[in-house]
Amino acid sequence: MGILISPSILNSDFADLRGELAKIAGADYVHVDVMDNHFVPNLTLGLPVVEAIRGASPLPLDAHLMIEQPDRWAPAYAEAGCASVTFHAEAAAAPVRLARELRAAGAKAGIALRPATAIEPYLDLLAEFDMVLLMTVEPGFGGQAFLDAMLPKISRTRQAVESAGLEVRVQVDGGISRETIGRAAEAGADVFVAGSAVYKADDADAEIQALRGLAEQACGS
Ligand SMILES: O=C(CO)[C@H](O)[C@H](O)COP(=O)(O)O
Ligand SMILES: [Co+2]
Repeated sequence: MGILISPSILNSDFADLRGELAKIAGADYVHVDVMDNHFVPNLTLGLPVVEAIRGASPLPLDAHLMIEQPDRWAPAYAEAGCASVTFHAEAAAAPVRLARELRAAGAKAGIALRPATAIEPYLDLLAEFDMVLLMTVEPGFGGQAFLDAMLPKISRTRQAVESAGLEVRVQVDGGISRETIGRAAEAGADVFVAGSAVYKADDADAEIQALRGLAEQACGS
């Protein structure tokens, strides 16, 4: 299905979001980290800012909801025009019902797992989702080190998707850089969130293309 790069604006300059969004014009998505200070110990932004970002960038939005009660809040992100809405399995009361609601609202539905959450209970439900987001750091902050211990989970998820004949994306989020993206791609990830790697680079767009090239090289596409 091809490699997708989804830069996270978490560590960008929030005082100049329009300028920060313009730097990543060559990306496939804008990854927007919504944190509520309950599901994770950090507070970022919510619907009004997501709506503003949608108006300020032509790129599709990839919303990563690190919030309690996603069953109650996630559909509004689909209605606000996010192309993809991902909620955490640990927080959702009824993940299948919520995924169906997101799809009915016209968004792709993603399910995210913290590093310590196993993928196995969700393997029979893969057809209900467009994407599985495997966290490769503890959610809450940018700039953390990639957890190599997540590589087998990425492989098991990819194998399950393939053996079921599904077209479910496997997204990795946290610590993705030139140093780590190849390992994640080899393991089977095909959507890569990169925050600090992109926004710390002198040329964000060149960094996106470098990451894309390394991922393509690693998975032979
Ligand atoms: O979901 C996240 C944190 O919870 C962010 O998307 C992620 O950490 C991106 O930042 P970086 O590439 O710097 O790790
Ligand atoms: Co994220």
